[in-house]
Amino acid sequence: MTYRMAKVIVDVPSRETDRPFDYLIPESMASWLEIGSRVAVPFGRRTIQGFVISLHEQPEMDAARMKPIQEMLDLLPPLPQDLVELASWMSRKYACSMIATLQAMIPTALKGKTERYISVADNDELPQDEEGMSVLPILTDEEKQIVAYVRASGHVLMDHLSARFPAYPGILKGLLRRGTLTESQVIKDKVRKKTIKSVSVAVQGDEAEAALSSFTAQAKRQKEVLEFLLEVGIPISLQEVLSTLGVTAGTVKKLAEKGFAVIEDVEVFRDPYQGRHFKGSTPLERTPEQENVYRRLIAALDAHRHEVFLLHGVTGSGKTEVYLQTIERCISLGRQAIVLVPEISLTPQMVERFKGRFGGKVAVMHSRLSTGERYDEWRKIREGRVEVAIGARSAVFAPFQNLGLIVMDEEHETSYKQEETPKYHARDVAVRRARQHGAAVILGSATPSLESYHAARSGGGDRHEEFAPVLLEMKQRPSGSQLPAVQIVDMREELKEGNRSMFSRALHQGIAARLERGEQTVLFLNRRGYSTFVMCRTCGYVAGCPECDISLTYHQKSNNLRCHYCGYAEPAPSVCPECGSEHIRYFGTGTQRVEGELAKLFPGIRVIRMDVDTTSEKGSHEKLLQAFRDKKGDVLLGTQMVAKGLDFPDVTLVGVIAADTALNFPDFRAAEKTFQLLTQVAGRAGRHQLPGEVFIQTYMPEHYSIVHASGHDYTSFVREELKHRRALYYPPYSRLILVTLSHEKLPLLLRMAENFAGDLRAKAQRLGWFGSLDRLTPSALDILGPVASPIPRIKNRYRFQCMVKYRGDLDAVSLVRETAATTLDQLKDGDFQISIDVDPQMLM
Ligand SMILES: Nc1ncnc2c1ncn2[C@@H]1O[C@H](COP(=O)(O)OP(=O)(O)OP(=O)(O)O)[C@@H](O)[C@H]1O
Ligand SMILES: [Zn+2]
Ligand SMILES: [Zn+2]
Repeated sequence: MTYRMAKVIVDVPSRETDRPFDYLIPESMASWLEIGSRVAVPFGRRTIQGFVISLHEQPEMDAARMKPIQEMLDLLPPLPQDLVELASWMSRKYACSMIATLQAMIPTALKGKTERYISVADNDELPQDEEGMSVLPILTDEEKQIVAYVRASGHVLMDHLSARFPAYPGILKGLLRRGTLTESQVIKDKVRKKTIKSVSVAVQGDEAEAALSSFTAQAKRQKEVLEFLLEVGIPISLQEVLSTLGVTAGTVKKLAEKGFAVIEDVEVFRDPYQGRHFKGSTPLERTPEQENVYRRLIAALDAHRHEVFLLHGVTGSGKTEVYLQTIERCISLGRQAIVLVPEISLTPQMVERFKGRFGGKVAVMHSRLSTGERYDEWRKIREGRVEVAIGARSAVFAPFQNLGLIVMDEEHETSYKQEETPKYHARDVAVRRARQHGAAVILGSATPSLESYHAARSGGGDRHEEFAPVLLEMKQRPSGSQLPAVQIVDMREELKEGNRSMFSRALHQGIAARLERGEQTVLFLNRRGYSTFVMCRTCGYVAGCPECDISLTYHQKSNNLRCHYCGYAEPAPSVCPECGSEHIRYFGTGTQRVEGELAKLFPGIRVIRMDVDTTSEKGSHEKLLQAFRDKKGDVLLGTQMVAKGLDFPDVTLVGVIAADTALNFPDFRAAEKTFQLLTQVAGRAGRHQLPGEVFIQTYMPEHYSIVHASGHDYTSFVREELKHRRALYYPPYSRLILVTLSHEKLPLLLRMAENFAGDLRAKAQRLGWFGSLDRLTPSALDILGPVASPIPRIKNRYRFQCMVKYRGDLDAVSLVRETAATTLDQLKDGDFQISIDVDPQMLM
């Protein structure tokens, strides 16, 4: 079938252009273009980038009035068709533009001007059979001709290749799809491809014989090189020639000068884990609990059935081992797997476990990788060179063709929600994507989110849920080790007894005992509520940002004050700007203060501090953890980062400095987050032979989140928390949409916010969404606000918000989106903005 017209989503971020535009498909592109192809199209007077979202046989309007697609930017479309479908679902669900969702799915490297090159893929990157041998595809004569040409040229500019073989686009495409040839892109200024010097032989058959007999006795080494090259038959890295034969580069150069060999720069994949050795691992014998869970999981896989599982397993219960074995099954069925982990637990330890089990079949997608590295990892997935992708949130878009399984570890983590547009939640996207592929989903956690847990318990009967996971549980640790004993320490009592230190006496003694025994301690501090600010002790003045309504943060290194929202900076004052007092105090970050105190109390103590300051450099996070593992530190001190997934045998003490700092936040999830954190942190102690001990210091010792965390009692916590949620109709007993309106002029903004809320209310009224429907839900939809946002001003823009609370089976998103559009139209002012956050996680 030949297509003559394509619908294209153009890369213009405006409301007016958020729809497909029609373009003619030039003859030369007809057999190349696919849904998901990235193209350059004329738009107004410019040429811009766009994505093909559908193909049509006949133009819908007069072809003479339509413009043709100018250029095709990739050979294989960067987005397989299922992702294009997913994008349109996302744009509806999260009320954002189609182009924003499409852009979120492709690597940054593809966002610039590109040049495309074709080269022959390395053998070890070809698909492998069971014994690990490369499967050399059987080529037709035409294919051989192209491959030979490409091989001889090293890497060929695509335009050059298609000019040379104009009749073969289909064949070329097949070779790319099967991984015989590989496509790479040079993005001007953004990513430069990495090259190595490669040597290949330039003579064949009789010519080669003649060449071999032409060498004089002095040129013995050159002859050796030529013999070697003929034997190898494919281009080989210069380095390898030198090290194998023990010759110098000069020898090879001479050979090239004689025209017998060619030396050239060849592009290689960047491997962020190059040179790192991963200790191989084999599947462990499953415990009875693991066995039950595993059976249930592979039943879905084997049946090619879309099913969602919530794996609730206590810390250290062997969830990761279950993931590994289920993935292995998935791969053996010829399908691929995605593993999602929160960014901060994408530690070397985690990567090691997957690389150790699956070796080169794993691509890692990490935000700390360079643009080029990320692009190369992505390409391995797109070209079918790997079977497993592990990464943070956005790895849910890994362009696998035949997805069998998506694992989401620590499914309760808030970092799965993207806070910028598109404001998606990776959990919902994962479920949706798995459904498209008939794939299974495992949501794993020791402390599942209330939404997932409730959905599993109610079997999706609560009409707020989009899916109902099957609950699987693991309550024991395979090591037989017990969950550590947790003690709550009431800091009010400490103060009464005259202890003003941030360490209780119990924790103090605990650390001292560990130092003596050569064991290790993890100290945890909740980052929230501990920002560093400057306060005058005389008049109470707090340094704030002149553009945002938020206090400035003190940065010790540069000795200045900075705003985290707009980047404003000023030098730190030495006297109070209000009253002139010298008693102006800098409150260092929580971690810095704890570090200082530790040094005072335990002279000579070796503290490894892990926070935003010490981990800003690439790889520093890993280095610090490795140092701790090598026992170069007595104490690992940090924020959220130390709470996740770490598994160190000699850690026998965990201390939480102040457990309740987040409890007073105006966030209905405050108790849930506190419980999750405490449970995770407590799970770090005594995971191996040595028994563990945990101290939780708090000013609110009777708070249920703290009490139940200390008892490792998820079920009781959930029961109590659900009561609170139900009383206030918060999720999981409703769904939320947070609408934030902003403008520089306060009175105008206020009026527009009132208009918006009024309009929305009227529309909902007409649909009959107001008024009590049953006793449990007072109203199917409720609009709270407008009120000033918790941060009422950012970058000189005032902010007002409305919270829409609604019954999950209503399409409130469309209503809000429509209303926002009308409101924006009322004020034709580019400065006026309305942002819509569906299922918000951050209410600040
Ligand atoms: N079947 C098994 N037999 C023996 N040891 C096992 C088994 N399964 C897992 N383990 C070991 O138990 C420890 C904890 O397992 P794992 O890290 O998989 O648990 P987890 O539930 O993912 O932990 P967390 O949620 O705390 O990160 C690891 O050291 C792992 O090697
Ligand atoms: Zn003052
Ligand atoms: Zn600011």
